Amino acid sequence: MNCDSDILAALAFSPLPTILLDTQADRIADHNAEAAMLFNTRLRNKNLSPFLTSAATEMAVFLDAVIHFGRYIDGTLGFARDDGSPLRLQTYGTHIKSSDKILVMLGFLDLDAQDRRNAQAEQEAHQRAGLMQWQNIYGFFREVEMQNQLILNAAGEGIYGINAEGKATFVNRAAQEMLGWDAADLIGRELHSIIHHHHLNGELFPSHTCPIYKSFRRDETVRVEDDAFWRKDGKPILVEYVSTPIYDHGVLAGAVVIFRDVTERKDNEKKLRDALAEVENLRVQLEQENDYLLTEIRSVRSHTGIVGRSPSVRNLAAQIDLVADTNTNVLVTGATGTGKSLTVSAIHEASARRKRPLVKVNCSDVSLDQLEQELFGYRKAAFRGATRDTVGKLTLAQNGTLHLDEVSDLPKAFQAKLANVLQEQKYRRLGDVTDIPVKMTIISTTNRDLAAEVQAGRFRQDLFFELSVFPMRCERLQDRPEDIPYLAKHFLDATSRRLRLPPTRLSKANIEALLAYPWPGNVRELENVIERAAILAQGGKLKFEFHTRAHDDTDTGDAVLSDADLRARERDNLIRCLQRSNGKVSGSGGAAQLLGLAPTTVYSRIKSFAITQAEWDTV
Ligand SMILES: Nc1ncnc2c1ncn2[C@@H]1O[C@H](COP(=O)(O)OP(=O)(O)OP(=O)(O)O)[C@@H](O)[C@H]1O
Repeated sequence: MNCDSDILAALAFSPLPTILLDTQADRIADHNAEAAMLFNTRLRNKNLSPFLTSAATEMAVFLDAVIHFGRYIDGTLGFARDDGSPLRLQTYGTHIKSSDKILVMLGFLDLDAQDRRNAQAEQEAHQRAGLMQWQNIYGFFREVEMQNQLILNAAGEGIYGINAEGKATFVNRAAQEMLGWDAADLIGRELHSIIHHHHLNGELFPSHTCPIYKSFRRDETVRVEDDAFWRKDGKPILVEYVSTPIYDHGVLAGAVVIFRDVTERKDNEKKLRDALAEVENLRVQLEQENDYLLTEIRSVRSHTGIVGRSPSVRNLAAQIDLVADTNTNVLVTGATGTGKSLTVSAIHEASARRKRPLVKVNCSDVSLDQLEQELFGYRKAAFRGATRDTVGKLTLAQNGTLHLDEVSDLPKAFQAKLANVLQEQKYRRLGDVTDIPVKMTIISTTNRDLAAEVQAGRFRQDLFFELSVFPMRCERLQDRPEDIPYLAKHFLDATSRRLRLPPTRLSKANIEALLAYPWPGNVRELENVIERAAILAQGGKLKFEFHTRAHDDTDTGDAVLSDADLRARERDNLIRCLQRSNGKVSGSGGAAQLLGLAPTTVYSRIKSFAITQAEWDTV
């Protein structure tokens, strides 16, 4: 290379620190800026040897090689900076042809700097590779998140997330549809106060009692099957949900709630439960109706028809036909055994209600509690001993007939309740919360003068009016003797048929004997006398046994007895009867059988005549 302007340009533009060395003078003829920076000083016109740490001979050998080969490289020559600090250099020598001087261009590669550059490049490459990897991971997670979003949104269950403060972090599509809220309306807001603020019954639902918050506090998954969330339109939906707390590096991050709208299912469940309860109720009712009807059929065996030709029986039959066409409440009065219960059956059978039950309630000698339970029925656990739901007789008699027997004996407290039921036209089972409408006809019977009972203050007037819309009367048998032969024949035939006895006929003398007797027990007594005589006769002659003497020696003959006299005689008779039965009232040999009366009637008479044990227990 010629030492001219080309050389100087090459020197200036060389990327390496480069010097131009006059070898013979050991003088640096020129250098570029990089060389000054490398040696940390300006080098022009300075000797090279102060910067050389290798032996001068090594440098001489190197320069010879450069001059000889034109170019030479060495990595072993040592140099130092101006301040003496060593440099690790690779030296590139180029011989520059010159006419008068031996010039050599020395370029230096700073090996330390190169190492540093390499290390940095390596680090940068490493960082670049890390960034790429991070971008890949980021992309992967974005992908996963997108897929998760797709899955969350495709799920049929409502899913939402809340952070540890209870604020919504995400709400999937199903949840938005079920709740009527957009996710944008909910994200970042406290969800409990928006969708879970009240219980279904309208009570406030404080967040500290909310199971979702509990799942936070107790670090447990909570499952709730019966709760309500509130929609944007203010309507509740019944939900079941699972709340699972979520943790981020061991720190509570919030919870994920997965819920399902079970409104329809709960609705159907309730309908099913109601239907099953209804079926069960009907089953019990039917069972009880059946039981009741069986006993009724047994007890009304003889109520096949009303026998008799007397004007009062004809009148009774006409009234039965008349009243049977209506649903009017009827009051049948008359002495014991005159056919009041038979009349009730006849009205029921002739009415449109005949396919529904005729339900009898005995109102005498029963407590208020018993009557309430019997008529109204009760729910299980309404009181001690109420072990199952029971329908009352008012329910059994729905659309049928309710027979209140011995109605005058109803306890006063119950009269008030019954009057109320009839006025309100509804009642309630004991322990129940719903009312049942009353739709039935009530036929009451009594052997007392109910109007007189009202006068005496023993019977409520309002109830009397309710029950006696259509009053009827069964006359005493002694006031319609023309019926006696018909009735006697009717009972004789019926008994013979029923007990398969040889046929027996009533003689004229028999009829006369029957007509001569006063029949204090009325038709029931006649029925008993005939039945007993038929059994004893066994197809032979009928012989009657009367319990009260027809013609007593002490009788007053033709004298007319006052009502007080009659009652006194009736009382004496009852005491005698109790003496004979030794105080026994019902069953065989009891006072009721001897008198031809129902045991309940005998009990109520003992009570009304105020007969004490001392009076009959003479032993
Ligand atoms: N006219 C009649 N025809 C046929 N049987 C009758 C007649 N009257 C009453 N009987 C019969 O006499 C008996 C007593 O009648 P029932 O029980 O109806 O009287 P009651 O007035 O209701 O008596 P109590 O007040 O004591 O309850 C029954 O067996 C009934 O069938």
